[in-house]
Amino acid sequence: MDVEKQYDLFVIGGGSGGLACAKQAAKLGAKVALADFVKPSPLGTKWGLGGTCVNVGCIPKKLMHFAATLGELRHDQVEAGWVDTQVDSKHNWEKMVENVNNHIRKLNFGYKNQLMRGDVKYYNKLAELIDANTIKLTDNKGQIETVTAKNILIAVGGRPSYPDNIPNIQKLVITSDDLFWLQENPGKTLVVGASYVALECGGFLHGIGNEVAIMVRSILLRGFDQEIAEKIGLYMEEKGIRFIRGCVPDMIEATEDNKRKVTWIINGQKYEEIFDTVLVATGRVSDTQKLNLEKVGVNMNKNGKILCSADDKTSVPNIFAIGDCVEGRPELTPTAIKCGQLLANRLFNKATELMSYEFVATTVFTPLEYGCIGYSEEDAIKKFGEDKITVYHSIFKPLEWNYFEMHSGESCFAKLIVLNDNRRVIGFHYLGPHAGEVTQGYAVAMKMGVTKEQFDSTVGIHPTCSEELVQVTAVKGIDEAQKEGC
Ligand SMILES: Cc1cc2nc3c(=O)[nH]c(=O)nc-3n(C[C@H](O)[C@H](O)[C@H](O)COP(=O)(O)OP(=O)(O)OC[C@H]3O[C@@H](n4cnc5c(N)ncnc54)[C@H](O)[C@@H]3O)c2cc1C
Ligand SMILES: NC(=O)c1ccc[n+]([C@@H]2O[C@H](COP(=O)([O-])OP(=O)(O)OC[C@H]3O[C@@H](n4cnc5c(N)ncnc54)[C@H](O)[C@@H]3O)[C@@H](O)[C@H]2O)c1
Repeated sequence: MDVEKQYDLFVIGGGSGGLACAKQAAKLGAKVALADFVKPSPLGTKWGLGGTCVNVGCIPKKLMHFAATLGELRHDQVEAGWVDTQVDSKHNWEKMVENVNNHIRKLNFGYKNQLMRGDVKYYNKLAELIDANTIKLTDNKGQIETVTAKNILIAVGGRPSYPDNIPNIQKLVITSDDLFWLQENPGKTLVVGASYVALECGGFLHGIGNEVAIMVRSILLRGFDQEIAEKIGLYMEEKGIRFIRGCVPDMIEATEDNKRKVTWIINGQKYEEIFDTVLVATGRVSDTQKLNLEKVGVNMNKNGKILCSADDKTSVPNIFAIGDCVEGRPELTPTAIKCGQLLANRLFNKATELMSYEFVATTVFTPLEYGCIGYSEEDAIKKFGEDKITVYHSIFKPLEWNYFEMHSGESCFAKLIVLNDNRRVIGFHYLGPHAGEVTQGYAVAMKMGVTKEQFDSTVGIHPTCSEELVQVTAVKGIDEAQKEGC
């Protein structure tokens, strides 16, 4: 006989995906509980409810990126006639961190309130599965209780991973879990890695006045359009960030004055240099190790990512998984949120809609921001063939940059990739100011199947950067409009 379960849904993980699913399920009348427990980072940083995005991801990153862009505006202000601006004024790290951390604390508190008001039972406890319906909860004093649920959602996200070739690495470096909560400016910093986290963090650290070097093992922004990735690198280099390419740290040691001596080898030649801080941004691993998933029968890949079907079901029918801990899904906050809401609708509102990962827009918040939707040029060629696509582009400068001397050598870039047979725009790329704001609206059009001709027939807003996207010209392939002599 089936014993009554305490909850209709138990959510493990109070980050973007878990919170969204719990709140939506409770709104639909389900009896819901959520456990969120943060293991401190090696530096001891411990944060509140909200997961990666709120505590150590999107939110502090965007605020620090904003702080860095404000620094650049000092020069523009002087050229625009502001008289008391000092172009060489210094940045106060402690003040920024205090304000950012206070904002995060407010968000943590807000999420707790939302759960309470939404009638979701919140456990600030570490969860682990005992069987497919029973969860063991342990608090920070080691007290244990068990609860039961009909359905379980695993939304445990991920934590930074460390290169495995350096002895004692966790004591010698910091990760993005530490950076946003550091009480002191990290000083001269070596960033290891070359994707979102490395380029964004390296970018804002330099923007607020730090000396920064970025160590790149192979290419910048793997998976993104490489023409644009290289333009981002070039722009950052021109601003004064050093790129050390084609290597990884061979050794990291603490010096007597607690700095970091880093050794690396390029083409057989050994280099060494002292940094105040080494930030590793070499990818993330899923937080699934201690959930007892294997014993319960949930299948994972060798990196601990959970294998799910399109309806977010794991290999155990009443256990679901969403967000960063799932194999093959984009690691982005809005995808985790949407996925969680849709899952709640399917479980408790008889809905059938599945998450669509087609044309998900994203932005990399590098000093010059990069927004993109759909295929990179490389992926479009691989999937459709070089003769089946046309690439359009525009090199441009925002009006303000032409007017201000300090931007004289800089330029922005836009690229559209179009399928020749139906003229559908399958790749959208914008490198320029406010990329997130520019890109979001175009994502609606791309989801609706917009064609190049519809872009062309749209009247631009002048003078903006966004208008460049409705007037790009063909550089590779056949421009149908030109062929027809339009
Ligand atoms: C530096 C950085 C910047 C980023 N910037 C952006 C950005 O600008 N835009 C964007 O869209 N995305 C960004 N991301 C990615 C985004 O933060 C993640 O994709 C998103 O937070 C994933 O949500 P999630 O719900 O899957 O997991 P998470 O938000 O990681 O939440 C998981 C939660 O589960 C808890 N947990 C784990 N195990 C247990 C357990 N056993 N018991 C109880 N609780 C547990 C964790 O402590 C955590 O609180 C960034 C990521 C990083 C690292
Ligand atoms: N703006 C945003 O939306 C945003 C920002 C940050 C992160 N994120 C999400 O977080 C995810 C994780 O980002 P990430 O940058 O941490 O990881 P990633 O997995 O995307 O990139 C890891 C980088 O580290 C390098 N690397 C790996 N092992 C290395 C080693 N041993 N030595 C030197 N280099 C090594 C890789 O070549 C790569 O450049 C992303 O996939 C993204 O979805 C999103």
